[in-house]
Amino acid sequence: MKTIDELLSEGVSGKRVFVRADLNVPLADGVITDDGRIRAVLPTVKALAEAGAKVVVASHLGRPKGAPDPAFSLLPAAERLGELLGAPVAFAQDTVGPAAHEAVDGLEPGQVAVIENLRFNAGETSKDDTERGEFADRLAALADVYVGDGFGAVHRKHASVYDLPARLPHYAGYLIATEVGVLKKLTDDVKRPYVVALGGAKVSDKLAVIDELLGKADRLLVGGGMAYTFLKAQGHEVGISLLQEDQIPTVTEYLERAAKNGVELVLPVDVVASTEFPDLKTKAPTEHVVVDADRIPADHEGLDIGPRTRELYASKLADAATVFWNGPMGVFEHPDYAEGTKAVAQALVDSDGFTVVGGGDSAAAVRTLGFDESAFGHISTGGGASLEYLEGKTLPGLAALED
Ligand SMILES: Nc1ncnc2c1ncn2[C@@H]1O[C@H](COP(=O)(O)OP(=O)(O)O)[C@@H](O)[C@H]1O
Ligand SMILES: O=C(OP(=O)(O)O)[C@H](O)COP(=O)(O)O
Repeated sequence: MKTIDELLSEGVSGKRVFVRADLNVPLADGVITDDGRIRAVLPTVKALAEAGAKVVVASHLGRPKGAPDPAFSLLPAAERLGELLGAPVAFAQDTVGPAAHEAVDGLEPGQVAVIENLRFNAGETSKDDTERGEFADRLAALADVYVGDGFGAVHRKHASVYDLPARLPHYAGYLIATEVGVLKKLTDDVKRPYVVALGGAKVSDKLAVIDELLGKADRLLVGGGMAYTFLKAQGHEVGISLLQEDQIPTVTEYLERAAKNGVELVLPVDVVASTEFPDLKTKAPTEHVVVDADRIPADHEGLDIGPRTRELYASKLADAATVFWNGPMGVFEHPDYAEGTKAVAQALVDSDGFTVVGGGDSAAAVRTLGFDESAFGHISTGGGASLEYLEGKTLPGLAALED
């Protein structure tokens, strides 16, 4: 894999360099609540700009449906990037159309432009190679060189991640190099006990990862939205909690295999539940109850792990030599459901082991809940990406940078 340092030594002055970043930051009412992912790509953008490149930054944000949707505009991220760089950043209101070309054509060496959300175009995420390729061709027309630095999206076989680097000279940015360097430590020679904690809301994506983790981790702690499919598989009612009904047979097999392999698969023993999802904007106090995990009322949804589970998980993390954690334990954005995530974060802070937190929301949770980033071994910008890396999978966005 060629790195950005090689590109810089070859010279980039006056060249249009396309930086595929992951600026998929959490937003509340259009305001960025955590800018960690923007900060993470700064070294790459700065180095290129200082070397006189015309820097074209691109990213997805959220999961719009292949068409423009103002709720998912990258404009707030572009503005924040400008503030962090301390320099104006041009923003194009389309991705590969006239506005993008105008913004890129208007760049002087050392200047930066951000193009609109890549996922406003259906070609970005298409499963059809031709459709993706056509979109990649249009992206390629905006640049002379490609730098991959969106670590959080390298597990996606998307046009800007996978197809575009095949069309341009390509290099890995500083963030990707750092992330891969740290995660390698968890695959090459992991110190045991190795404990993995999984939560969050992208349940269908991340359940598959457990298949591989059952052969690698000593202990697996399951919380967040992921827990309820397991509880249901054990025969418990989960009310209106997040549930991946079609995955119940898979999860049942995981439970059996964990028992057979001697892997501790630990599930919540109690949960904090409510009849409605909290308002994350007003953060108005909610009615909620703590119930045993096998007693979730039919009209309630589990929104956090309960106090006994917090203690249990902290005890299961206490002797870990290595911890990987992805996915908040509850809806941490609301104070009524943040305690589970806080407890797991605190257990990592207290740990003497090597601790890695991965994922856009998990990293944001750690910071917004007031933890000091330096108390963790590594905070990765990618959740799904780091999990799939740990699985040993070939990640499309890394493979594309290889040759
Ligand atoms: N029990 C739950 N029910 C619904 N959503 C949940 C639950 N627990 C956590 N979440 C949500 O999961 C989201 C983060 O999930 P995910 O994107 O998978 O994590 P990451 O970005 O760290 O990889 C948060 O916005 C949080 O509110
Ligand atoms: O937020 C992300 O992943 P993560 O939640 O697993 O950290 C990445 O930006 C990828 O987004 P996607 O899961 O919509 O492809």
